Amino acid sequence: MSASGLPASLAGLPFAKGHGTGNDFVLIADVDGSRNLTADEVAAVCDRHRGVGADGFIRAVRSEFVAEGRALLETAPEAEWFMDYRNSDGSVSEMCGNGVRVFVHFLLEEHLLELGEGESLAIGTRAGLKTVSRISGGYAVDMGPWEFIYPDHAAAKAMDAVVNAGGLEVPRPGLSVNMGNPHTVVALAELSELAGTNLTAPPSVQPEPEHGTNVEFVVPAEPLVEDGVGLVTMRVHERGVGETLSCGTGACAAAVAVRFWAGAQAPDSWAVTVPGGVVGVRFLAGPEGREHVELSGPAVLVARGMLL
Ligand SMILES: N[C@@H](CCC[C@H](N)C(=O)O)C(=O)O
Repeated sequence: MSASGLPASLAGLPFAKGHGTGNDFVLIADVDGSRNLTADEVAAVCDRHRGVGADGFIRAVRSEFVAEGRALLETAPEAEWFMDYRNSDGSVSEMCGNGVRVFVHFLLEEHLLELGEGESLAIGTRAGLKTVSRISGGYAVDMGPWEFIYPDHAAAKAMDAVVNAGGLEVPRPGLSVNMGNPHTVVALAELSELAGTNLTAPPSVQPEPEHGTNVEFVVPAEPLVEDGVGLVTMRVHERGVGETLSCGTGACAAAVAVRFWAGAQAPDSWAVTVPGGVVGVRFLAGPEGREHVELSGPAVLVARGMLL
């Protein structure tokens, strides 16, 4: 332990702090794969009282130095960079939608990458390759195809889980969606009910996906569609973190679920309002014939520093 209270192994490590719609991250550049932090080190850095404080920790590492990255390089040699994403408790997650935008922005600001507006690049993640495009005001990410976690139940009943949280009078039905990482989406009728839901403790989810789940509570707007865009308001309790101001994969799962519930007339473009802002979600035909989800939103860096 160093005098700062952080693990001595971290002293001198340069970092940046950034966020996407208030979902905040500590980022480091680990060009040669030599700074792989332990779960305890990540949790110490992300501690909001004794560390830098963040919802998640992102290590930008060249794909060749990570086993999952090397596997991706076999079919996508252009995927030079890998996003090693951890939740604030140190646990590993497959994917982070806000994080991957901030990740690319960080690489640009660190001069490790060049990407003009309108240009795209492939990023390696534990949920496979993600194509990130620089657009006006931020980044758009092809998140790949969405899936139901329990396809038979979901297709038949439109609900496949029972969810409870503080502040709800009765448990609610949920729909389990895989966006590379697991999500359970719960519809509420009123914004006042959404505001009254207590997310200081993890919601209970039955059955819970094998590796846990992120839980999104959503209120579809009335009317649902304005100028061809579907409107949803959402709060999220993230696996390995707690309530956050935004969750990109969660916004995609929310749009998947509300569009599914709305049926054939539902649009392909969505605006998802979260406590930290608004992100865009679009459904597009993927090259392999499956439907893909595109997430768009801002990414900013707010600080650079060095751990003591
Ligand atoms: N905030 C992220 C999701 C981060 C990972 C999540 N907590 C998990 O454990 O799957 C996002 O923007 O997608």
